[in-house]
Amino acid sequence: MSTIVQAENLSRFYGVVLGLNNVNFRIRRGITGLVGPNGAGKTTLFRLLTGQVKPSSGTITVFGGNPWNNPDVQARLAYCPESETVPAGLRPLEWLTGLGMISGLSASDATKRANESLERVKLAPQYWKKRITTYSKGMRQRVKLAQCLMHAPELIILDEPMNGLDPMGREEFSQVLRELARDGTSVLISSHILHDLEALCSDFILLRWGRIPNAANQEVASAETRKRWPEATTIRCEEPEKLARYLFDQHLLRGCEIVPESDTLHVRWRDAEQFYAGFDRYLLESGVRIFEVRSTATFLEKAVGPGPSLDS
Ligand SMILES: Nc1ncnc2c1ncn2[C@@H]1O[C@H](COP(=O)(O)OP(=O)(O)OP(=O)(O)O)[C@@H](O)[C@H]1O
Repeated sequence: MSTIVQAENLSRFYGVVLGLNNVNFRIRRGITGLVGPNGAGKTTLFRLLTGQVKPSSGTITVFGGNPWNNPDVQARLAYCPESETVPAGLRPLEWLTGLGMISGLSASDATKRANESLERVKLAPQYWKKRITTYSKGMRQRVKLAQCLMHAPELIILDEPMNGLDPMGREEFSQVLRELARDGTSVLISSHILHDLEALCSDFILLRWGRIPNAANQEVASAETRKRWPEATTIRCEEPEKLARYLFDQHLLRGCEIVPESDTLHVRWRDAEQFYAGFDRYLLESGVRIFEVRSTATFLEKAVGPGPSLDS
């Protein structure tokens, strides 16, 4: 896969405050996850990528060019910040059409492009002419993404686009991104929801205190080296002891811990592959009523390590 972004000895300081400190990385086509605790330097990296700030030292190239003050490079990018950017009183179809026209498209071309963008993000057409004020968080995120797609960028940069979405909403949003990547649009996405990112991304950049932690973590971050299934799982259920006994009898457990007051069982697998290959059968056969199954101790969590407020 070809490299679209390359950073060499890249640093950005804000006065004496360290934003990004001497990092080297490359981003290939596809979907890349950007992971790090608060203050790790993710937004700084986005600003450098999109040419909003200049490196203090080192270089960053995007599609082979320097993004700073370079409209040719910037035209090939789209940036979707974490904050709400779409005026709530507007309707998405007219909003996107208006933006297209401001950018120089004719009214009919702008409407066509707006339709295509809203279709791509799978926003149901009955909402296209409704006010964004009436939208759920997930629908607003889709409008933001549709706005990014209006100029058919080659790389979309998304800052925490899944914040506040429920698991179903996150999966649907992920599916939209997979389809974009399949059709040739690369994605760089930051998220604190690490297992979603693991399922979505083929590559990762791990940041911590403005640095990329170490060579070992970079190795962990490559998709080829990571394990497919989490080694640990948290299961909330009606009878955690009965479930633990059943899983033990199936020779699935390496270890477990029961938290009776929250009806929770923390499990470490002998062979996670074996459990996940037949998890529906195992859980049914156990005869225990299951409320929630959540993966824990993902490779990303281990790689990034505990941070000031790294949620998972
Ligand atoms: N404009 C600025 N002026 C001074 N310091 C800044 C500025 N922008 C960022 N910083 C500092 O640079 C460091 C990295 O911040 P950055 O916003 O890039 O991190 P982040 O990973 O995006 O954090 P978060 O997840 O909280 O958004 C922090 O210590 C931050 O305080």
